[in-house]
Amino acid sequence: MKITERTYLKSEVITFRSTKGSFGGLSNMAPGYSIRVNDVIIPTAEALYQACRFPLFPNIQQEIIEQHSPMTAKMISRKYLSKTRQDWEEIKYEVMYWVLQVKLSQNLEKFSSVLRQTSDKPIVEYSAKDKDWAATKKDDHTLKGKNALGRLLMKLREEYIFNQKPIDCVPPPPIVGFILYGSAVETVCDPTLEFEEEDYC
Ligand SMILES: Nc1nc(O)c(N)c(N[C@@H]2O[C@H](COP(=O)(O)O)[C@@H](O)[C@H]2O)n1
Repeated sequence: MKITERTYLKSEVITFRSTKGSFGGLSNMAPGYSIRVNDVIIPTAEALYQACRFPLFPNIQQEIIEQHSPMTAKMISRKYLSKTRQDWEEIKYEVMYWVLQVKLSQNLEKFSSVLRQTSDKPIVEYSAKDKDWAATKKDDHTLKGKNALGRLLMKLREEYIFNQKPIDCVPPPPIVGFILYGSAVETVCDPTLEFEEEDYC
C-alpha cells in the first residue's frame, strides 16, 4: 500500500487532533475501544498496532499490551525499535488497516457512529509535526501530509459504512509471520456474536 502526500483545505475537511471532541474516537489513542485478538484483550488500537511490530518478541508485545495508556504503549515500543520486524515500513499501512477493521468490528455501534458523523468529508489527522500518519499546517488555510490514518479511515468508511459491507469477522492480513504471543493471528469475530451463537446451540 503506497500513500503519497496531499494538500487539504481546512474548511473542507473533518480534523481530529486528540481523543477529545466529537471525532476523538477516530484516534487510535481513544480509550473505550478495546479489542480481542486470539483471546488476548488489548486496551486500544494503538497498543495492538505497536505490538504487531514485534512478532518474534512476545515479552515486548506483552509489555506494550499491558499498558493502560496508549501513549505509554507507543513509548514502550520506542524502547525496542531495533527489534521491529524488518519489513515494517512496507507493511505498516496494511497492518493499520487491519487494526482499524478489528476496532470497527468489535466496537461497531460506537465507532460506526463516529465514522457516520464525518459524513462524506475528507478525514484528516492534524498534527504539529507528523507528516506520515497525519498532516501538518502549511499555511492558515491548508494542511499538508500523507495523512495515512485519515486516508485509511476514509477507506474503512467507504467499505463498511457507505457500501454497508458486513464486518462480523476480520481475517488476518496476508502477511508472513503475523504473530501474537507466539501464535499466528486468527480471524477475529465480534465476541458478542460468538456468545449469541453459543446460546443458540
Ligand atoms: N504521538 C503521536 N503524535 C502524533 O502527532 C501522531 N500523528 C501520532 N500518530 C499515531 O501514532 C501511531 C503510529 O506510530 P508509529 O510512529 O508508526 O510508531 C498511529 O496510531 C498514529 O495514529 N502519534
